[in-house]
Amino acid sequence: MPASVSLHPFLDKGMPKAAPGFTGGVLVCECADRPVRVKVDGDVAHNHACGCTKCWKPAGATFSIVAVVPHDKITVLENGDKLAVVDEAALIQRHACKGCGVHMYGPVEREHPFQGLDFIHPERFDKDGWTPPGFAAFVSSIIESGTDPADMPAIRGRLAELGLTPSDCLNNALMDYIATWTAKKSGVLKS
Ligand SMILES: N[C@@H](CCC(=O)N[C@@H](CSCO)C(=O)NCC(=O)O)C(=O)O
Ligand SMILES: [Zn+2]
Ligand SMILES: [Zn+2]
Repeated sequence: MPASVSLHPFLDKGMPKAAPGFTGGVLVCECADRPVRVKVDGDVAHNHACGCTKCWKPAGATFSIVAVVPHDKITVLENGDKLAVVDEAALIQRHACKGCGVHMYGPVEREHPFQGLDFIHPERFDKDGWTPPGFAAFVSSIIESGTDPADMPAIRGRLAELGLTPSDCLNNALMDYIATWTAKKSGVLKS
């Protein structure tokens, strides 16, 4: 991987360790003044590095770290007036801070296998202990934000070395979950 490419500060320098029994925490945006604070009850699921152009990334990062929690585990505690939806047409209704740009939570509200889940960025938790990412998704999409296609083999190699199996969509488990939901909806698969 070229030295100039930063995957993500936590992927480059080491991920905080999971704490057994992590019970959640408060996501805090980057604003020094009136930060948005969002409480999450419980740990995250399906945590992954995402290369898509839509997920929030810290400055200089090529990947986001993003995971899901059930929507009923999310409570906006403070300064929710600073939040606005980034793209009303998107599946994930990413609520971003208008001050600093951090995406605080992104519910899936429309009919979809992920309906009822919210996408969040666990690195914004006020404490460590959350389950770290287990795979890398939408890896080819980093080209859409400017990564040189020639760097892709090295980047995929580094992700694999970190134990984050690279995929150009989601991982097998989530893709199977989506396809199962779709097959049941169409009636191809009997529930
Ligand atoms: N090449 C596109 C891909 C964008 C995309 O489909 N992103 C996925 C993953 S986000 C977290 O895993 C997705 O499900 N998006 C739904 C949404 O954004 O509403 C790009 O890079 O833009
Ligand atoms: Zn902010
Ligand atoms: Zn994404």
